[in-house]
Amino acid sequence: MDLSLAASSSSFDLLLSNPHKFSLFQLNHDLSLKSKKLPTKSLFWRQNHPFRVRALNDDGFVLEDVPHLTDFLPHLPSYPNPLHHSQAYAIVKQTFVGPEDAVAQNIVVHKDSPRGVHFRRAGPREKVYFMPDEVRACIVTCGGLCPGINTVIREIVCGLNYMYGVDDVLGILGGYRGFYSKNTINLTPKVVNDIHKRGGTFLCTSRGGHDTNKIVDNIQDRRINQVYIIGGDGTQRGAALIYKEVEKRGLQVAVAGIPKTIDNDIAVIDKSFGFDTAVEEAQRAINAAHVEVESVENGVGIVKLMGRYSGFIAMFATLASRDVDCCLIPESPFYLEGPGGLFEFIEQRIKENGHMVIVIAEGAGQEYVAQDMQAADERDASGNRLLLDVGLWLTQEVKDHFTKVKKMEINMKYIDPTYMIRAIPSNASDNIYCSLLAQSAVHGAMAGYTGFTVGPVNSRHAYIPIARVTEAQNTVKVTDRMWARLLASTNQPSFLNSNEMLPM
Ligand SMILES: Nc1ncnc2c1ncn2[C@@H]1O[C@H](COP(=O)(O)OP(=O)(O)OP(=O)(O)O)[C@@H](O)[C@H]1O
Ligand SMILES: O=P(O)(O)OC[C@H]1O[C@](O)(CO)[C@@H](O)[C@@H]1O
Ligand SMILES: [Mg+2]
Repeated sequence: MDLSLAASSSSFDLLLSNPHKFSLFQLNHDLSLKSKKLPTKSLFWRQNHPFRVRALNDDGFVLEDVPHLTDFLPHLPSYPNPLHHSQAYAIVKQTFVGPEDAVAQNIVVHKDSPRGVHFRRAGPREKVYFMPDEVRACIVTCGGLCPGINTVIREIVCGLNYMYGVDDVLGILGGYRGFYSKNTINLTPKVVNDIHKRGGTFLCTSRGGHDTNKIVDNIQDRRINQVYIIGGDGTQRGAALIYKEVEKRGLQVAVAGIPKTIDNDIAVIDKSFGFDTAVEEAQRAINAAHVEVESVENGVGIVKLMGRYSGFIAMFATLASRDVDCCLIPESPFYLEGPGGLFEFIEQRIKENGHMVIVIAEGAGQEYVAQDMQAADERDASGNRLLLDVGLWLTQEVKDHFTKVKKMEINMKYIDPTYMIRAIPSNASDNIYCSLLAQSAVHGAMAGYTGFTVGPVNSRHAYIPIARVTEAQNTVKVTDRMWARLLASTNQPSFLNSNEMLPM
């Protein structure tokens, strides 16, 4: 709960707020409190909060807003949006997004509940805060690969050029460190024309190497005034620091984050780009495992898929395939031995069907592998924990159990398609999604918004404060219906007898 005070001659106004509700009271000199109606369209900034929250009226409507360049450069001139004269938008009924348009975070509501949290709707605005020929934009890609990065790069370059007449776009090579250690390349619609057909990132990427001061020095030295940053949760944290430093230095630089993660672990947004493509590609590995194990006696297939802390790829690939008997994810602890354990389930499925397929997310069961291997806690250059190979570990455990304990021959097939599901070009629907993300980012930066991440919230693209997408990771909620749907489809154990787990 936050508290703000506004003094008047005879009383204080007291504003109490939590994420969902603002209440206004009059605090009189005799310390009595009187509830007051919030003036419609009043504006309150929440104190001590990483992003700006404002209440527009008293029905519980909350806008979690993104910064604007005029917050720290109040005299910045604005210009009519060139889209006023765009042929493409000529017959569009409402070309520009209104200043009061917002996207609701929750669309399933109770009749009498407060209207809740909203984000600014993405899209073109009546006014822009950059003259097209003054814009020098740059694009950088950081973190792991993901299908669709090249489409986003292409569409930022083309969107800036075709919609706003901007022709000065620089590619920063090799992630954040590229700002201060590498030369840039010029990106034109011609240069990026075909890149969406390739996997990977045309600009290359890296982990580690984020040095805020060096990066902003470089932005300043190169006279860059729009920065498009494509990357996951770590990258977005870095983007927030860049925006803060830009604000501190009072630079007219818009910082726009485009969320990228194969793991779908970014909060607030519906889904990250490339995720559908990855799930589709994972089907090929699962199919192969299934074909292999149903062609032999006592076949057990294990497919390891990506997912560091979030098991979305494994969960959706399992749900899509219907050939998977058991899906193991980091969010749902499992155990091997005893009643309700994995070994018992494998035995039962082999007896019933002669074969079975397990999909395991790479982040599942890490504690067991660490215990067996006595491995050190190793980290990558960005500080992410390096995972141990749970697929190989499980393969060995299952083999040992059936041959040594059960004296039963099994035919084990282990498939590890890890990088294959993310090093491919995006599919058709991800390509469309990437184009929308890129165009929304371009509209936002041209309109002077900064320190924002763009993404779909309940299918509508919105500008979300960066802190909002980095404060927590998106994980599979095993208490939600989706996980129950998976359990109902595989009929696997829920492993809820966690007191039977392997010794920790
Ligand atoms: N807390 C942070 N502050 C500043 N920069 C960060 C922070 N965390 C990560 N970064 C920088 O962001 C970049 C990418 O981070 P990271 O390797 O964690 O990947 P990511 O963006 O989370 O993507 P993914 O995990 O999906 O591959 C790196 O250059 C790293 O230095
Ligand atoms: O490219 P690297 O550093 O091997 O990263 C692999 C990790 O990146 C991710 O794909 C996230 O981007 C994780 O699923 C995986 O653990
Ligand atoms: Mg990450």
